[in-house]
Amino acid sequence: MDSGKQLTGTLAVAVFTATLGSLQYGYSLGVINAPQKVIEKHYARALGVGSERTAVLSKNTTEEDEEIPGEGIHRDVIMYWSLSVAIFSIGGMFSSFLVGFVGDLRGRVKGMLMVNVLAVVAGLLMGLCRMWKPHIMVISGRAVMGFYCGLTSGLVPMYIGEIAPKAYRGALGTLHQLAIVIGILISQVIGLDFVLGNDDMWPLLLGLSGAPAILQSLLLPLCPESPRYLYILLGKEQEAKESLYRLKGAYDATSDLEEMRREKQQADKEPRISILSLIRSSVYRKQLFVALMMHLSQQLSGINAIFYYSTAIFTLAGVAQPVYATIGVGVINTVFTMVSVVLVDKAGRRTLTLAGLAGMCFCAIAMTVGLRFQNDFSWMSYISMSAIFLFVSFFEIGPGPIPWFIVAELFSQGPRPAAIALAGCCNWTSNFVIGMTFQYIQDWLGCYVFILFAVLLLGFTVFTFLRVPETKGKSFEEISALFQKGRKKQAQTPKGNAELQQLRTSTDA
Ligand SMILES: OC[C@H]1O[C@](O)(CO)[C@@H](O)[C@@H]1O
Repeated sequence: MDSGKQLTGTLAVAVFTATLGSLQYGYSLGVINAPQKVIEKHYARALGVGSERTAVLSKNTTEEDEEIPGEGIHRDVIMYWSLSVAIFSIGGMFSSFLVGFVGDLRGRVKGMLMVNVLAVVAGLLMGLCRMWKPHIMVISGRAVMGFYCGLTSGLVPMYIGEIAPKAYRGALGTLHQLAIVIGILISQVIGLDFVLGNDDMWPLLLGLSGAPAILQSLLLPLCPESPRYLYILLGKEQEAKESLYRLKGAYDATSDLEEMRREKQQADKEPRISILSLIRSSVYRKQLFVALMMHLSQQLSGINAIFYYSTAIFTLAGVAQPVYATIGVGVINTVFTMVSVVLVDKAGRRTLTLAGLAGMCFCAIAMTVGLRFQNDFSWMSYISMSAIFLFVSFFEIGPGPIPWFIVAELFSQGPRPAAIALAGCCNWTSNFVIGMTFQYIQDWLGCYVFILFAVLLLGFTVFTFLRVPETKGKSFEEISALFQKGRKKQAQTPKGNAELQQLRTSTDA
């Protein structure tokens, strides 16, 4: 009989199917960048205004006041364009709160299946945008797609974290990020103007973001439900056992069942914990702080400043074909996420996060030096470019993939859905804030803008060193015990007892 540590075909199908949702998230993140000019032109046409200064002037001189000076784009076009970009994150910010509810309603697999309706609707709205007002159709489609991605960015790591054998939990968890970065890369390549990023094909380019949902809907019925959901939440031991056998092959499931039994006993004492009670509770404060800080460090590292503005940064650094350099960033991004898949269960989450954050901090300083002196020494632009590539590599080694799956590792079954929802919301909100403010911060700090991220990265490195424990190869019980030290005493105090009691009565997750 096998040890239960082997990777079976069913497990591979289940993980592949789940990560189709992550692929869609990555595609939607990246797809909007390359065809900006083309889409703006169509918005302008639909709005009856010019997208070029000359066009506006020749049409109606009174509209000149409505233009952004020096840019030649009508104010309304800019407004609708910015909304098309930003509404995606706003959708995600809201829906990430619902991850626990959707995951617990009918289970992880049915949850992923249900929300696919959103992705298909979003894809249709964008793909058919020329049939009505394209700006309204695209904005609606992006809002629905953002809402879908907020759910999927929580459901996928939750499902994978619960079905993965302990020995591969990190590698399989990292596949969520790998699918995100592959999605970004695909969108960069097919967004090139000679592929789909042109006047005729751009609605198809946007509409395709819903396509993986169709494939995923066909495959999800083949995926076993999470044994932890079946056993710990629903108390269905036999079904959980069958699910374990499907995922792990013929093996002795005694120790897995025993571990789930103990987790169930624990979960029965503290039924589903709501988001609000999780925030208020001092019982889970340490775990929650670590989870939120890890998501903040992912976004406040400045990674999306690089992604959203890399073409502009490469232009500044004097690169002749900045679009291809940006695709180069996408390739490096993908390669180093693959490196992380291989390393994460050997080197550990803590080590890789520390190495990644410290490396990014160093690169942010190098980028600043490069940008500051590029007019004095032409070779400085090579420093900035190398620093960008290295920055992205360090990100994907640890700070990119690890926060997504470590939240599922840090919490036991009771508070897990609420914790994933909060961490997801923190990620989406900080992503949105960076997207909205980076341009202004750049205007304010000029070539010193990455010093800000260097300082933040240093802070996150110190935090990780002091507070983030290693979770590699540990059972959920053992991980939870890491945070219990010093809490046992507290639970015995009247305040600690009262709080546990209050958590037990809270069921509105
Ligand atoms: O690969 C970079 C991408 O990864 C994410 O952090 C998600 O994990 C995105 O916000 C970012 O665009």
